[in-house]
Amino acid sequence: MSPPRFPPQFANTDHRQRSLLQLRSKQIALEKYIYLNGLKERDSHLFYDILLENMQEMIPILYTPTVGEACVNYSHIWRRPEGLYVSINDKGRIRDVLATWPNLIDGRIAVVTDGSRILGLGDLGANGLPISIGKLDLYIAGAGIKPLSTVPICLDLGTNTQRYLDDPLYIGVRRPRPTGPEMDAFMDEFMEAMKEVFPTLLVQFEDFSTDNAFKYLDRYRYQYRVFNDDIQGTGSVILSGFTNAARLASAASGLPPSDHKILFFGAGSAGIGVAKQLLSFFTMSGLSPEEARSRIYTVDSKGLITADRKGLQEHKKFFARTDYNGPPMTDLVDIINYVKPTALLGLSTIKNAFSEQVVKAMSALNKRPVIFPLSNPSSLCELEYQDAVEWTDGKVIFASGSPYKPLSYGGVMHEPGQGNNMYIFPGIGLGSILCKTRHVSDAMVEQAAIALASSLTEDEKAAELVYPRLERIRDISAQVAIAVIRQAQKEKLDDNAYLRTLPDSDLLGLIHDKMWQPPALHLQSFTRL
Ligand SMILES: NC(=O)C1=CN([C@@H]2O[C@H](COP(=O)(O)OP(=O)(O)OC[C@H]3O[C@@H](n4cnc5c(N)ncnc54)[C@H](O)[C@@H]3O)[C@@H](O)[C@H]2O)C=CC1
Ligand SMILES: CC(=O)C(=O)O
Ligand SMILES: [Mg+2]
Repeated sequence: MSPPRFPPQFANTDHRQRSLLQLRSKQIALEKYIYLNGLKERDSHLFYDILLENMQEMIPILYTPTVGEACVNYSHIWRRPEGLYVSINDKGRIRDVLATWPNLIDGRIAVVTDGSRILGLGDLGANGLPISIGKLDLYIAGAGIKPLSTVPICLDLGTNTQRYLDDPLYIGVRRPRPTGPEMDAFMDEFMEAMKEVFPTLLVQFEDFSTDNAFKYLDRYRYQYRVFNDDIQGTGSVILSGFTNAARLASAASGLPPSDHKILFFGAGSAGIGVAKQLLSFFTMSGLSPEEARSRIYTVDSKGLITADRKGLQEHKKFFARTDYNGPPMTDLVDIINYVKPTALLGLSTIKNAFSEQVVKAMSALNKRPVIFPLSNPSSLCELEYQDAVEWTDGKVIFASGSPYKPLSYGGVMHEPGQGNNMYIFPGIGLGSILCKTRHVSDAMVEQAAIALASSLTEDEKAAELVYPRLERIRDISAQVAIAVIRQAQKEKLDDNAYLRTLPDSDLLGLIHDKMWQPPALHLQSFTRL
């Protein structure tokens, strides 16, 4: 049989259009995900080429919200190995398992999840791998990291989700999750083996359940080159968006920045990570650390978090209020009327928790209420954008974790922000890799937020955006990376002396030059005859 042959008049541009047509012909988001996944395998350059040109359309498929669906159903839609699974049964030989990865010497960035809290969807076990792949696609598209240098990893440690244990197609280990010393011993061996096998690689921890997220960040952050995206990346991106939102709100109300008050609905790794990072909004506005802390209130499933609550988890203690001694306050409208916040941030995983009464209570207190429903995916978002605009008569300053489309209200177009760590981790990773930082320090994360906040163009400011438009993500990542590199240099954490010799303009040029681009399209799947 003769080999397959292109039609003689075949043109690459047509092929791009053809792929987009095929993508757009799919009506179901998960089918679009499966199509793109297959395209990446057949012709990865074509895949990244159309991704770079169509970010607004494709990122919501490869990342939140659709990646959530891909994870939930991963054992059923699985087609081929596409990442590195490290199993609890590999304990004792993790180094050998890692060493099977084909592009060992290229490895620069790994996103590692244990699948225990994927977005707000809970314990998905080994089905969590697509979150690592989706985050790494954002590194490639958003920061120009070379595809071959990315390592998606899922730790297959078992799952406590019974429906997966009962599913004959489940691809992971069928056992309950390890806890305590068994989990610690696995993680210690894993991190040590990573350092040995990929000596220059940065590890991004992703979607570990809250206790382990805090625990392993604390345990390894000064020992290895590692950061936690949900705690630090989210903290940084929301510090940035909140800074811009507070400026807009203060312009309407005349309130000084230091007088803002933030109410967090949800006090997990993301809620507390963001709350801690937002302390610096207040200290940068002139408050003492203690005064800054007093500006933040946290709420969990049992209501306003107070210090007198029995059995309070460790991570909730820092923001627990000591100035409220009444009966437990559980109703969100009551809490809002008591606290009188200028901003309400949702990291609770509770869909529609910000009801009309809640939004109207915020509106009654503020000329321009800041409301950020940040839970992912969209199916768990605390507030729909349309409701937010209508219930505040267009006054809301809004950012959500998953994307919403702009809408027209009162004859004016309103554009929502996307408060998602995707604006920050590509730049933190890129900067850390380039300057070969030994650790990712708190100040590096803070500088990343400041760089992102100041990256808005005049046009974006005029549109009252709190985050830049997604199309500019490579420029944004470059600016974030410079801030990260300069801070690492200041703290003497860097190990690339050459970058120290460059002024910012040359460093920016170097970063852009190093960004990977898909090569001029060539069609990989067939031989052109
Ligand atoms: N926008 C972004 O960039 C990011 C968003 N997230 C989202 O944040 C959400 C939370 O993530 P984690 O903190 O890791 O999860 P988690 O499960 O540790 O935290 C959830 C928190 O919400 C609270 N909560 C649950 N039900 C509640 C209720 N009925 N009323 C009030 N509070 C309630 C819980 O007590 C807990 O404090 C997820 O949906 C995740 O996708 C996480 C990281 C980044
Ligand atoms: C965005 C993200 O990291 C999360 O929802 O977990
Ligand atoms: Mg996450």
